[in-house]
Amino acid sequence: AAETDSPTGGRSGALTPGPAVAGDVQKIDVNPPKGTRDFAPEDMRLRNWLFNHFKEVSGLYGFEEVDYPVLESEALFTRKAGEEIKDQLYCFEDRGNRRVALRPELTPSLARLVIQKGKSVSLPIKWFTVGQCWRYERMTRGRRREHYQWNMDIIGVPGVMAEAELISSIVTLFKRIGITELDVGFKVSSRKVLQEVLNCYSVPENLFGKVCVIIDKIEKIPVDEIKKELKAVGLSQEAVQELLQVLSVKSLKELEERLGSSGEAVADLKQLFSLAEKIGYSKWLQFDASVVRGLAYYTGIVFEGFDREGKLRAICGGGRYDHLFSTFGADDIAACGFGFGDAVIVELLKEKGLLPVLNLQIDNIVCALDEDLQGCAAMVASILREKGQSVELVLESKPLKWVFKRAARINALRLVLVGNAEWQRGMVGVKILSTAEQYEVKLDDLKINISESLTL
Ligand SMILES: CC(=O)Nc1cnc2ccccc2c1
Repeated sequence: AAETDSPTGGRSGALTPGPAVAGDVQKIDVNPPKGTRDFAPEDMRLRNWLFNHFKEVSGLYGFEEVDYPVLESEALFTRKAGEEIKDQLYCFEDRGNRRVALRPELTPSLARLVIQKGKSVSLPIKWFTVGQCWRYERMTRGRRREHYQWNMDIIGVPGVMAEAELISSIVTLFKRIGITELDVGFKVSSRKVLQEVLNCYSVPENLFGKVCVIIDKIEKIPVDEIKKELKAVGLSQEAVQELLQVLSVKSLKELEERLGSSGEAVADLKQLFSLAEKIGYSKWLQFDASVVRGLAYYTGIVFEGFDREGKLRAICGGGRYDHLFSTFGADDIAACGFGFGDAVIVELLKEKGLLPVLNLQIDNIVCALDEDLQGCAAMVASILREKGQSVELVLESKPLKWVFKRAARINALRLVLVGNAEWQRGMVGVKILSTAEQYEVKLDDLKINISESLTL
């Protein structure tokens, strides 16, 4: 159905577009496209605060930053496993008649670049990025159509030390922003659990992805619907029953009793929990057989970060995907990674009262007291800037009252006044705005050691 929004998208905005203005120019809709956001300065400060933590943690773990185009060939995402991410692909045909898509996730781009780099990159590859991802949803659900994801991936390490390192990096991030294991936890399982059950019922490999995608909906749609969909892809009644039972297993011990201790699923999970113990974040983890995640390509350990109050959607999620590369026609290579969105975490920080107070901070506001001293004021500004001091230069002649108001709004530390009398004596006036103490500084001092004489 066509989008049925009012002409102005029916949303609030600074200016509610009214009748056409001068001539026939129609006033534009000042809101961003449906499902997308602007980042005004205060929003951008919070985003930069969060993304800087992402980048600093990535650096602590020795990951290198990479980036890819937001626009990718549609073929990268046309997996046939019934995933929601595929149904909501923001895809179109470009002017060159190419099928393209705004990326809904970052992992396929990573795989593409790893394959492109081939033998020229040494293993293990440890890459991270923070990138905008897109989906096209009927706005009836009013959900966002874009968000930013922090992704970390380790390529070329088959053992669960890789997953242990990835989860450790997320724990580090949480700690840095004030989140503790009392606020969030990680549900951990392995898709090898499903694999081992399906093997018992000789279900063909190619159905694995589809089955996982269906099972991932276990908490979103009625279990009868799950059963119906599983049978529709060809699973027997017994296989369906066994699958649903194994998903309700409550502990690793019980899982071992059910699957035996020789399987890889139990071995991987036991090793991961023991590593978590040694690294010191086992309080953050819990085994939960019902975690499968909704991406078809996971093959082993899967995990998701959740809020213990159960109010929010998953904060982050990830796992091992050892066969993604062969779906792109390349040799398979062991791989695992996670995605961490920029939306749910902010909701959690709000809930916990942990949003940081981030105010604009400027070292100096410089103002000429007379019209003909504008040039001198600009010179003072460049002296200060050359010394690495931030300067708000008042660009028009304004009454002092206006300058003080502006200084307060931009949170300036110092007011530097360029006045005729002082200038004649080679001086400028300086007022420390926090203490209102004021004094005169020789222009030469400004030139020579401004930072010392003016540093608080
Ligand atoms: C909570 C939220 O904004 N989720 C979200 C928003 N936009 C997306 C866009 C693409 C893929 C996943 C997405 C997920």
